[in-house]
Amino acid sequence: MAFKQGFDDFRQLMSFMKPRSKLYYIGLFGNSFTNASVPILLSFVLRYLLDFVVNRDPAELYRAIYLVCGTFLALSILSPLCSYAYHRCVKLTLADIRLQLFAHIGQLPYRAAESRHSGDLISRMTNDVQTLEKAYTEYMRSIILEITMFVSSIVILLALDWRFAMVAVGLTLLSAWLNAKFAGRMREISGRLQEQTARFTERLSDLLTGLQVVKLFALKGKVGRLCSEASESVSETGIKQGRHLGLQDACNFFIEFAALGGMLVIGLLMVSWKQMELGTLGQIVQLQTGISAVFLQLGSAVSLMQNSFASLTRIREILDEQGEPERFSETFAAPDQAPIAASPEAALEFSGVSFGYDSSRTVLRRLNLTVEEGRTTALVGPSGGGKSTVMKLLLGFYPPDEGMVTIRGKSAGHYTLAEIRDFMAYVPQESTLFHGTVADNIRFGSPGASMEEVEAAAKAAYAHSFITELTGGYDTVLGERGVNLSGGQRQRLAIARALLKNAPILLLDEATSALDAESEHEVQQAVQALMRGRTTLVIAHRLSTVEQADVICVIADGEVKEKGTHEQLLAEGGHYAELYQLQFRADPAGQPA
Ligand SMILES: Nc1ncnc2c1ncn2[C@@H]1O[C@H](COP(=O)(O)OP(=O)(O)OP(=O)(O)O)[C@@H](O)[C@H]1O
Repeated sequence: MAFKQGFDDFRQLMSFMKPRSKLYYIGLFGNSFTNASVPILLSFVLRYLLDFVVNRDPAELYRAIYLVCGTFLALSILSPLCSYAYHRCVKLTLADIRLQLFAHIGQLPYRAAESRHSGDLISRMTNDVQTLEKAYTEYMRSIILEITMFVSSIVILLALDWRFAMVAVGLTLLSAWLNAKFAGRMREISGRLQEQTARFTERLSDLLTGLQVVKLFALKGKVGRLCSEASESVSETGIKQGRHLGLQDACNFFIEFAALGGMLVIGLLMVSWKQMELGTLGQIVQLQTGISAVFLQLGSAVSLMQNSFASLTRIREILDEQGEPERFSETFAAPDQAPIAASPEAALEFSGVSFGYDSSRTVLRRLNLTVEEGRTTALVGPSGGGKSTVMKLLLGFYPPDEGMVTIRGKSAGHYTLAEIRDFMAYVPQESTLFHGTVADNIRFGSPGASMEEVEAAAKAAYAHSFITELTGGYDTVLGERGVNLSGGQRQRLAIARALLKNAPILLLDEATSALDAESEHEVQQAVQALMRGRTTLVIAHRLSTVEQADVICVIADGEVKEKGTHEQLLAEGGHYAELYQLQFRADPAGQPA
């Protein structure tokens, strides 16, 4: 079972090497064979020298000299060349794995990506990938080298004295059985160690992303404690791993010395009984030293390889996860639901859509919502009512559980997810900026856009003037998540990006509540520019910002509770009027005349 698992792991490890496996194997075997040949050749050198000492035959001395020169040449030319070849293959393969992981994480369904901590994914892409390097280099080389040395030593031993060869084979089988037992346990410890390393990266990532909150609420002690607990469990398991390796080494040492000592005593007795030449005994002892090293090196290489296999499992877990489908189904009608028909004049439509993030709780309940072409529809309502969820469904982050989402008269399932996202420009509450220049960040909206187009978008988004005031202008490199810009500036860059995308449908999750009055005014102007001539669905947190909307929908408990213009809804005196009065009392200055 353990062997089968080991073989499967090995096959998977090598599958990443496929595009360059020939060069890798040539380099690895070449390097291992060259290094394995040294002790074998030296055993012959020892034998010739001892024979020369006993028999005084100069031919024996010359043989020894030729062999030493040949060994030196092989080691100094072949070994480095082969080493370079396989190390190059390994570095390229690790880069491939990182890229594969990166691309696959980008393709994971939103639900799958959301359910994992970013620290865990980072740990898999860094620690786990790095752990594979040793498997491809050190451990593989050690395994091949030791097996080569073992086989060639046994063949020569057989030629010299079959009885010694049989003893060596027997002891090796005993050592293999013992080491397989250790490897099984090592696999378990290594898996735990990688998991704990990932937990530590998660805590670290929490600390860095939440640094402001940590400082503000004096959470350094609490977060630091969580980090140190995670770090302690990593080191505890690391120590356990070390103890396990030490015990394994002790067993292997015992076999090694028992074998060597036994052979030496018996060999010396045979020499004294004239049943063996001294040179032959010297060579046997030299070969047995190599075989003994096999117990030790091979055992620990196989054990340490379990570390890499545990990492491989974690990498495969991500790569084997099903990616996002190209498109969702056309309809998700419930059995008791009448067939759904899309209204052709609607830009966006939800017909009887139900949805829950998990089966235990329904967030949207047979929701019906129409966003008409070229008009602005605002979603308002209490926190947790389902407004953002509506947008997530529109953007194809999740499929509905029931009902149908329609885009421009056709079911969303009619389009690929990429087409749906092409139709829409989305400005979230928290603008995401990437490391890169200001221009690059705006250009994400349309990667082929010229500098003039980027500037035009920035001007329309009321961002041009603050950009030109930055020391590098459009070439200013933004810090992580745009930390060197204010909230309003980040928002305007996101709006410029959306303008550049020039998509027919605009989804806007309003963020003006977090901005000061001056920034809000500028962002509002930018938003107005963005909305012009577009079908817009806007989530409004401040009702004063959506009074001009063509239709306002109040969403609460996953349903549209009210629908109409600002005046109509005020006149109705329902939820909207109540919310409006609440906000008016809280912020009379925000109330337009
Ligand atoms: N990823 C998620 N996993 C599980 N539940 C979620 C997730 N996102 C949102 N929810 C839950 O779904 C419900 C609706 O959330 P949603 O974000 O759509 O509300 P909202 O009306 O946009 O609220 P707000 O105005 O505060 O942004 C909430 O109860 C929320 O806890």
